[in-house]
Order: sequence, then structure tokens, then C-alpha cells
Amino acid sequence: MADVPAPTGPARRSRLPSFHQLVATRGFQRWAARFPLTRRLVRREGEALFDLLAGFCHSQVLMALVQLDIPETLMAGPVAGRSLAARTGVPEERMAVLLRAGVALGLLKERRGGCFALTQRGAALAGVPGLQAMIRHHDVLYRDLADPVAFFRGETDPELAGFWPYVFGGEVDPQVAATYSDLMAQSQLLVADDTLDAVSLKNVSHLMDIGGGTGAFLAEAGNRYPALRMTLFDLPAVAPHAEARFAQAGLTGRTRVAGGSFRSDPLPEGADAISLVRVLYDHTDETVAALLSKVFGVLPPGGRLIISEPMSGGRRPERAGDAYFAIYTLAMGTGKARSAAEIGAMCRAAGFEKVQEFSARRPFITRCLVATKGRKAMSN
Ligand SMILES: CC(C)=CCC/C(C)=C/CC/C(C)=C/C=C/C(C)=C/C=C/C=C(C)/C=C/C=C(C)/C=C/C=C(C)/C=C/CC(C)(C)O
Ligand SMILES: C[S@@+](CC[C@H](N)C(=O)[O-])C[C@H]1O[C@@H](n2cnc3c(N)ncnc32)[C@H](O)[C@@H]1O
Repeated sequence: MADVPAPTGPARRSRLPSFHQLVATRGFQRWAARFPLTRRLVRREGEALFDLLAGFCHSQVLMALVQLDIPETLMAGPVAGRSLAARTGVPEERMAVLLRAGVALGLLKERRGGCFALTQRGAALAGVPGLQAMIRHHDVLYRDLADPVAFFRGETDPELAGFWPYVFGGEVDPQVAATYSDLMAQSQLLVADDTLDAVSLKNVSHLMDIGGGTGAFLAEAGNRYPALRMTLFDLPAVAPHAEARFAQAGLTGRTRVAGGSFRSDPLPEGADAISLVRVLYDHTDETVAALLSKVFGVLPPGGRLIISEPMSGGRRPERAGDAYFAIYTLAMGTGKARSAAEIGAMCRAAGFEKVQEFSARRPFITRCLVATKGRKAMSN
């Protein structure tokens, strides 16, 4: 563990304690915990603090349930705790602890006769596409955060960067690309739904998805807009895998798949809208600025850029963007969760005239910005 200097404590400025100093005193806490007008607030604050410190145990309970395939098993109906223990090789008493923790976290419920079933939340965990795969791959992130102070000081060498090797440019091994693309494609379904619900493509005739992975987003867009023509652009190790998806969805005649790197290759021309879905937050400001300027260059006047990814809350930090995705992308080595205002400013710096945020349903899944190239703008 890294050395942390001992806290020196706040300097006293006046004789009267500040509100924060008051809240930190045991006497005030004891009084407020009993006083009728404040006791509920004290309990709520205490519970919130407790949840923060217990968060790691909660995540590990979730991880154990997923790794032991308990949500899948219970989808078929309630199962006795004893039988779950036998199936998974976990001693019965220890399985009882795990299952009760699952009940406490709202994922499971106990039925008569020592049987356990999924709650509504547990069923969502089993059914949300890609969620269990995301949870399983968090073992890498948790290892990277094992020494959080060293992590935030930048003294560690996070393993997560190796999971997403494209962030550093250069060749990407096809096997590694297949693993990350599969994880992305599974979790893309909710992102595609929320993006396409928020942003209309009614006036778009040709959409190009840059960093489009294996085509899950374009397949959904093509499904919703039967006249839409589409181009997918991604690394040569990834893009060809989209062809099978498009063929299966009957979209081959309307789609083009192009392999290349947006760092070093020209972007295909001809699209009047371009999407960047969960792409910008992987990369440094320099890479993002260069990409936005390339995108601006190939769009016609009036063309639109759709950006969809989880974002920081900026001056109002929020849990998903700032206490999860910002940490995740930091562990990747080059990534950064940006606020809508930051991304908007980068779009304007690349030449875009107007940037609007379209409110997406679930900010922990994605948020959406649309940047429009001015009608009088010149192409690069
Ligand atoms: C009718 C009656 C009686 C009752 C009905 C009540 C009712 C309406 C119940 C609703 C039940 C229901 C349908 C629930 C649905 C719940 C859903 C859809 C939950 C979805 C949860 C999604 C989650 C938690 C998503 C998490 C996503 C994560 C963690 C994504 C991580 C992505 C990463 C790390 C991406 C990395 C990419 C990189 C490398 C940074 O570029
Ligand atoms: C986080 S994934 C998102 C994939 C997809 N848009 C989604 O939301 O599921 C980022 C994608 O960007 C692609 N990518 C990374 N660097 C790239 C580059 N230099 N040129 C083209 N694509 C790149 C990756 O191969 C990957 O498919």
C-alpha cells in the first residue's frame, strides 16, 4: 500500500464551530439522532454513509451470484438453498450467507422451505443483455483499484488498459478484439434503444457509425428506419465481423463495412450523419479533437454528428458518470468521462455550429449530443 501522509486537520479560524465541525462532533450527532425533527435525517445520512463503505461487499456478493450462475438458475423457478450449495460446490452454511446477502440487496427473495427465487430486480439482472458479462469482467477493474491511493496518484499499471488495447493505437490482436467486441455488442442493445429513442434519424439518408464495433447499433438503426443507408467504420480486426450481423438482419444491401483507423486513415465519405457511440470517452483530448475535426471534414453542410455515451455531470457530478465511468476510463489509461459541456466545446472547436443535448432515458446507460455543421460551412 502507498504511504498516505497523516491528515493535519482543519485550521481553527473562529471560536464558533462551523456547521461541518458541529456535525462531526459526537455530542451533536447524539442529540440529532434523538431529536424528533432530525432523527430521520440522521438515520438516512448514516445509512448512506454505511452503503458507501459496504459498496465493495455488495459488489462482491453480486459478482459471486453471477459467477455461480445463480440468476440463470433461478430464472427457471425457485430452488432450495441446499441444492444451490450442492450445484456450486459452496458449503451449505456459506451459501446461506450469500443467499441472505442477495435477499438484503433486493435481488433474491426467500420462499417457504428454504427455497430462493429472483425478485423483479434479480430477474432484470438475469435478463438485461450483457449485464452479467459486464459484471464478470469487473474482476479486472477491482484488481486495478485494490490500492486506490496509488491508483489515483497514477503509480499503478492498470490491467484494464490491456483489455482495451486499441486505446494506445497500433495493431490489435484479432482474438483480443473479438473478446472486447462481444462484450460491447451485448451491452450495445440498451445503448442503441436509448440513443434511437432520444435522437430521431427521420431526416437522415446515410448514417456512418465510426467505432461501430460489430454493427449492433447500425442493425437497430436499420431496423427502425427501413430506407436508411449505413456505413460501419472500425479497426480492420473488428469491422469485418459486422458483415455477418448485417447479413443475418437482412441489411447487406443497405450497408457498407469499412476497416481502418480513424487515427491514420481517411474516413469514408457520403454520409449525411455520423455517430460516435461510446467512442470519445476511450481517448485523450488530442485524439478526440483530431477525430472530431476529421468527422467535420467529411460531413456535408447541415450534416449531423450524434455522440452517445455516458457522461460526467460536470459541475454537478453524478454517480454513474463521475463515480463509475470516470474511474473506469481512467483505469483504461487514455480515457476520460467528459461532461456534455466539455464535449460540446470540443465540437465547436472542430467547427460545428450548433450542439444540442437530447435527453436520454437512463444516464447510466448513455447521454446524447447532436452537433450540426453550419449550412455555409466548408468541408476540410
Ligand atoms: C406489472 C407489475 C405488477 C409490475 C411491473 C413493475 C415494473 C414496471 C417493473 C419493471 C421491471 C423491469 C422491466 C426492470 C428492468 C430493469 C432494467 C432494464 C435494468 C437495467 C440495468 C442496466 C444496468 C445496470 C447497466 C449497467 C451498465 C454498465 C455497468 C455498463 C458498463 C459499460 C462499460 C464499462 C463500457 C466500457 C466501454 C469503454 C471501454 C469505456 O469504452
Ligand atoms: C467502446 S467500443 C464501442 C463500440 C460500439 N460503438 C458500442 O457502443 O458498442 C469502441 C470501438 O471503437 C473502435 N476503435 C478504437 N480505436 C479505433 C480507431 N483508431 N479507428 C477505428 N475504430 C476504433 C474499437 O475497435 C471499438 O469497436
